Amino acid sequence: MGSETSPRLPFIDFSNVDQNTNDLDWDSTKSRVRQALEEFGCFEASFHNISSELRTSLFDSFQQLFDLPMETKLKNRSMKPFHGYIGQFPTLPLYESMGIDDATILEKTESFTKIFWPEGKPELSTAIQEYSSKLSKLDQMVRRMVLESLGLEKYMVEHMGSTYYLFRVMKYRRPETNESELGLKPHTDKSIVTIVHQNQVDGLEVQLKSGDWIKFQPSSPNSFVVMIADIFYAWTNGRIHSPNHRVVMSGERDRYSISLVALPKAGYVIKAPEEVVDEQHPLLFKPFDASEFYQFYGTEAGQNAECALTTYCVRSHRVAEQRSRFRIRNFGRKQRLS
Ligand SMILES: O=C(O)CCC(=O)C(=O)O
Ligand SMILES: [Fe+2]
Repeated sequence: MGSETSPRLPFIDFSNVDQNTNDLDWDSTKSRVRQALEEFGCFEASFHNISSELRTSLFDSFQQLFDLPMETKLKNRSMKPFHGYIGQFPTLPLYESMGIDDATILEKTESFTKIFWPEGKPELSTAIQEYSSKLSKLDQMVRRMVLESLGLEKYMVEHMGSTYYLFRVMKYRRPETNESELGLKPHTDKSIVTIVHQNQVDGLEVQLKSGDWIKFQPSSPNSFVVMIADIFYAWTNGRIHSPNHRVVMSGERDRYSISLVALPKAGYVIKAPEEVVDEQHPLLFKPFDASEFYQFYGTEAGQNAECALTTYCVRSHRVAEQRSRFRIRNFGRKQRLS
C-alpha cells in the first residue's frame, strides 16, 4: 500500500537507446540523465540487454559461492584495497563480498572461478564476463551523456580509455532475532560509476539532498541502479552528485547483489577540466592521482574519515606544499654550497 506514495528514484528507460540511436531519443534521455544525476546522483535504469537466464544463472552460482568454506572464500585476494574477499566485520555481521578485477576480460573471470573450482567452471566465468561486458555499455552510455551535456566531448577518448571494471558480488544474510538490520553502513562510493543489480530481495536505500532516505524498489527484473561515485563527482567538479547510500535488511531472505564498478586505471590523474570550473563553480579538488587516493582509503585514517576524498586531498596538498618548501630550502642550500 505504502509503495504507491513513497518517493522513488528517477526511472529512465534505456531499452531503445544506444550510441547509434536517433538524435532525438539520445538527447531527451541525456537531459533526463543529467537532471537525475544533478539532483539524486543516481537513477533506476531499465536495461534489457541482459537476459533473465543470464541473471538467474549468476545469482544461483553466487549462492553456491558464498556457501563455500571460509578458508576457500579467503583465497579471493588482491593487492588492491577492497578488490578481494571482504567480510566478517564485527560491526557488519550480515555483509560479505567478493571481487573480480577487469571482469570484462574472460581470462580474468576464469582465474576467479579457478580459485574455487580448480577444474574450472566455464559457465560461470563466461556468464560473469558476458554480464560485465553488456552492462559496461550502459555505464559508457551514461558517461558519454554526462560528458556531452557538460560540453566535455574533447575529453571523451582520454576519459573512457582511463577506466576499467571491477565486478563485486555481495551477500547480506538475513538478520537473526535481535540482530541489527544494517547490511552496509552509509557511504558514498569511491569509484567513478557503480551499477547495482539485485535478486528479488530489496535493501538498498539512497539519501536525498534533503537528508531523507528512500528505498530502492525495482520496477522490474531489468532494473539497475546507476550511481555516481566520488571520483566522477571530483572530475566533473561537483556538477553531478555522489549520493550517500546504505543497505538495510528486513524480512526472512538473504540478499544477493552485484555491482559493476567503473574505476580509474593506475596513474589516472583526476583533474577537473577547465570547462567545468568558473566563478560559480570554483575548483573543488586539486588534481590528484587516483591510485594514491585508494592507498589512503585503505588505511585506518582513510576508513575513519567522514569524506575520505576531501581528507586525502587536504593532506596530500599539505604534503606537496611541505615537499616544495623543502625543495626550495635545499635548492637555496645547494646554491650556497656551490
Ligand atoms: O548491495 C547493494 O545494493 C549496494 C552495495 C554498495 O553500496 C556497495 O557495494 O558499495
Ligand atoms: Fe556503495
